[in-house]
Amino acid sequence: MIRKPIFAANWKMNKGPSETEDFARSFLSKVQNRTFPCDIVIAPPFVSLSKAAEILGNVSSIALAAQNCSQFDSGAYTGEISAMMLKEFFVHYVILGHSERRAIYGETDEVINAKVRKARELNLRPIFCIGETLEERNEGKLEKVLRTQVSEGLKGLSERDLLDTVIAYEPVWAIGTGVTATADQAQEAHAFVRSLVAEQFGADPAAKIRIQYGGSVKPNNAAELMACPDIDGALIGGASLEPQSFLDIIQNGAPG
Ligand SMILES: O=C(CO)COP(=O)(O)O
Repeated sequence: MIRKPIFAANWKMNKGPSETEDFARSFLSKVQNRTFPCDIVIAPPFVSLSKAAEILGNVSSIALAAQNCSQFDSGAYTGEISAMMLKEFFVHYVILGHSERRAIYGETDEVINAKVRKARELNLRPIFCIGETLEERNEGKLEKVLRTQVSEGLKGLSERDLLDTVIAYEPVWAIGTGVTATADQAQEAHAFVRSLVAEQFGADPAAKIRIQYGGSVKPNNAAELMACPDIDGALIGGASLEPQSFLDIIQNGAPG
């Protein structure tokens, strides 16, 4: 297998420490002593990372992610969390450039690129999110939007850093709406994103980089989406909040 699939739970602003503990204990009871043909990642809110690390930190099949980090090292940035701080919580991945950060908090491609670079400097693996709005898709701007997001967001990365990055293609119109991209739509966008990576970094890294799909992934659509040749796992919001539902997506999407 050239690319190991990666299934990541993005809990967004859900589950404080006590709910995280309940999830983690339940999920652990279902997965312990099992091996999976994929990487499993859980991204709780910052304040729940410590609890998640306490319960899941030593489980080799599971890694923790943060949902954001600062582009700065330290200092007068009220409300921010640095990449360095995250490392104390056994965090290995960080979600960056999510459409909610772009749309609600005004994060630009430039800021996201600075965060991606900072994460790599600290040896965290970015889960770098891209995706078009429905309006952009309907206006025929899909390729233009993805081209800008990829070229600006990944600017200046070395090949090594690129290969430690995961791209998540999340069409904004599919996030939290229950409307998924069809397998054909998703595959087409993923193949295009891979071609953009090839233009920017070369064919070899493009063949190796993992590109996840995100947007209303559920247990009943995971198999069809994950069967597409350029889809290497999923970034899951709502359906990752229940341990069994998250596990069903993993099992249906990465049978083995
Ligand atoms: O934004 C997402 C994951 O980052 C997708 O969310 P949903 O799975 O709830 O659509």
